[in-house]
Amino acid sequence: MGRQGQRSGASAVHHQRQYSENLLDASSNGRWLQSAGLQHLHSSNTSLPPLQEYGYCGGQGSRVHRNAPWSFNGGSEFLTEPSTPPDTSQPSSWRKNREDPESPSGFSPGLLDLHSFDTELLSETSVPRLYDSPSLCQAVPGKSTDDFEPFLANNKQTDRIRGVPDNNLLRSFVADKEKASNVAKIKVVVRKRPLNKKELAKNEEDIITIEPRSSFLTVHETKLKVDLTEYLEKHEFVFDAVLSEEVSNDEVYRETVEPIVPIIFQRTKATCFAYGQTGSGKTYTMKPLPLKASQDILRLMHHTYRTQGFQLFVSFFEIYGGKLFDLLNDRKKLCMREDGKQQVCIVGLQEYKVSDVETIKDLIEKGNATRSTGTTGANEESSRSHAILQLAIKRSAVGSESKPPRVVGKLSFIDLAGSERGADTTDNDKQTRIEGAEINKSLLALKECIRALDNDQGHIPFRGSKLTEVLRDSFVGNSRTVMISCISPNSGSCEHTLNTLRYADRVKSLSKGNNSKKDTLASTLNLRGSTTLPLSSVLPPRPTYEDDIGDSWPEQSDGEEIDGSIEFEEPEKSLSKKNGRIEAYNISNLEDKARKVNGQTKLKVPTKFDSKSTHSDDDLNALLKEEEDLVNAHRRQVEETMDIVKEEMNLLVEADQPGNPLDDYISRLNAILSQKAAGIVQLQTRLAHFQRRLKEHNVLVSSSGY
Ligand SMILES: Nc1ncnc2c1ncn2[C@@H]1O[C@H](COP(=O)(O)OP(=O)(O)OP(=O)(O)O)[C@@H](O)[C@H]1O
Repeated sequence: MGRQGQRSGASAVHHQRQYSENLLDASSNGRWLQSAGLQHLHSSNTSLPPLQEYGYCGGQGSRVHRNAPWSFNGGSEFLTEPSTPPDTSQPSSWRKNREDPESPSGFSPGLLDLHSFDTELLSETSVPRLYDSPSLCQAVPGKSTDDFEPFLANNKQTDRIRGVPDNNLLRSFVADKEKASNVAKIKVVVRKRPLNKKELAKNEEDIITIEPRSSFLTVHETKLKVDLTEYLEKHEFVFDAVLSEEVSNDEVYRETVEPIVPIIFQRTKATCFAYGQTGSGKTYTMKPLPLKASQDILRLMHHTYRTQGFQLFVSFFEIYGGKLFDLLNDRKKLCMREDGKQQVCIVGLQEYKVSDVETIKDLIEKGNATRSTGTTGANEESSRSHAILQLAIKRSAVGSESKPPRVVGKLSFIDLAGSERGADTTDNDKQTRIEGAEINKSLLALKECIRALDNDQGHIPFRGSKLTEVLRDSFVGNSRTVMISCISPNSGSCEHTLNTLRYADRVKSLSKGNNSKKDTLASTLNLRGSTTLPLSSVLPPRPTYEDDIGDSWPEQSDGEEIDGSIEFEEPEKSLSKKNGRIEAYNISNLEDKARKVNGQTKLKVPTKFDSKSTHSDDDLNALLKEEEDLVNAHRRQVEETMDIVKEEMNLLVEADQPGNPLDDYISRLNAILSQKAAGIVQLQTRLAHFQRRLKEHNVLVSSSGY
């Protein structure tokens, strides 16, 4: 029985009801399933078992996994086993090994999923329903953008044969499009684990109550008044879904990953990850997901898309101490590079082409056995690295079958290392504490990326950590993310739990996109680099500050007369600089053009001399504007960094004892701050320089009589 019931009469001093803006109704399950075309699964009376419960039959229809075959749609191609029923009858107490039969022994250690979707691509393509019958799926296959035209043509033909009018096909196509575009960019799900033996032995209370099948969750925090009497503070939260300790891993999969599996065939990158305190159940939650997803992917590949030539590749690596190691290749050290298109490549990473679930299972187990683990105060077998398992769908272009296949979509599962506060690490050794600091840093960076992603910001701060750098291509475009926040129910974890829930809530509540426009320019000008479109490919490069620092201004063409005034074309110079600068200047170039179109910079200067002089002036104005933008961008960076540092400091402050090994880390953060501050001073000096020059030019222009 939940604590809420027991304490309903207690004074609720503080209410913290936090609503996720994506909440549409009391049952987010329905919404998500609906958005993925799986709404029929939401009903408890559904006649179809969940997808992951089908034994997968290989491409030839010859493979059967597990016993208890179940015939689907009258066909022999699908066989399944009975589903794991939701364990709703059990009391809310610790039940070791009560979970679905695959875990923990049947699957390798857990993985956190970060799934992202590309709605642009989705909107162009049909998203098949996982439960479509094979014949239906074949008749209406989803296709990637490349195949869009033939896809429609093929389906028209098929539907004619089946006697379905063409407009029905189109209608369902449009419906699928709508569903796909309705998928939220970020889905935040909370999972509560049961009390464990240790907690029960200590008579710890379960302080989390969850309304059955709802998205509401309450944390009952015990607090002390000044007179030392206890009182309860209630913190209420609402998320896209809240999963109680009764919920099985099968249900977690259905709620989180299953709806997004079909979309990765539509050139979508999806990422799913679990976040939470050490020992809160991240690994337990993530463990079965990749295998279940692989099962579904293979089913789609071998049935729905069997003629499409899709291939599935698996890779598995970890990030430990800021370095990458291949978990499927004896922990070989890997390095990460960016190619010309700013795509992150992990050089040397082994990718395995797979076509059956057993092979994937073996690979996952192998990788997990190789993973770095350690012991923390809260978890004896704590994940000390971020493990990233990627399922990539690839395909060779038509006519280029001999060439390596190209990635169509990707599903990344990330089993994050446990987040912990400094206080948890006091009984740990130096190594563990340094690991903890590194882990916290990457988790903060991850949060920043998710926020930027959901706000449609032009700049995603993926360089904040190795983790986010590696995930860069999952953050760009209209990607989608599923975050599973894992929480421990015991009173001793209350503060952690509240932190986790606030983190989750922040990720969700910042999804308003209010500041996207405002942020885009500043972000694009970010000196650290950004994921913005390569504007240099669209616009001619402009001279950089360094190139223009001399007094000789390049010759420019005469302006074109419009409405009696002279409108000058932007000079097209070919001085190229580093990406950041070129992008910055190009942005200004765009802005200048926009201003000119609005007539704001039209100057009535009839003579050649005046024209040139004014043009110089105009350039100077443009440069000045650029410098201002740079300073603003830089200032923004510093503010962001300060936010991160402040949060980090808060995390570390409790561990701040004499000789603390984390002191180094704090100094490093301070050094970053000073560096940023120095950068601002430098830019301000440059700005002042330009302002002086502008003034001189103004004097020159006015003294010439105009
Ligand atoms: N929902 C659950 N039902 C039953 N047991 C669970 C559940 N969640 C977690 N556990 C158990 O709790 C223990 C800790 O879980 P787990 O290792 O998944 O935590 P974690 O968050 O991954 O920790 P770390 O971050 O330190 O790696 C494990 O023994 C696991 O089996």
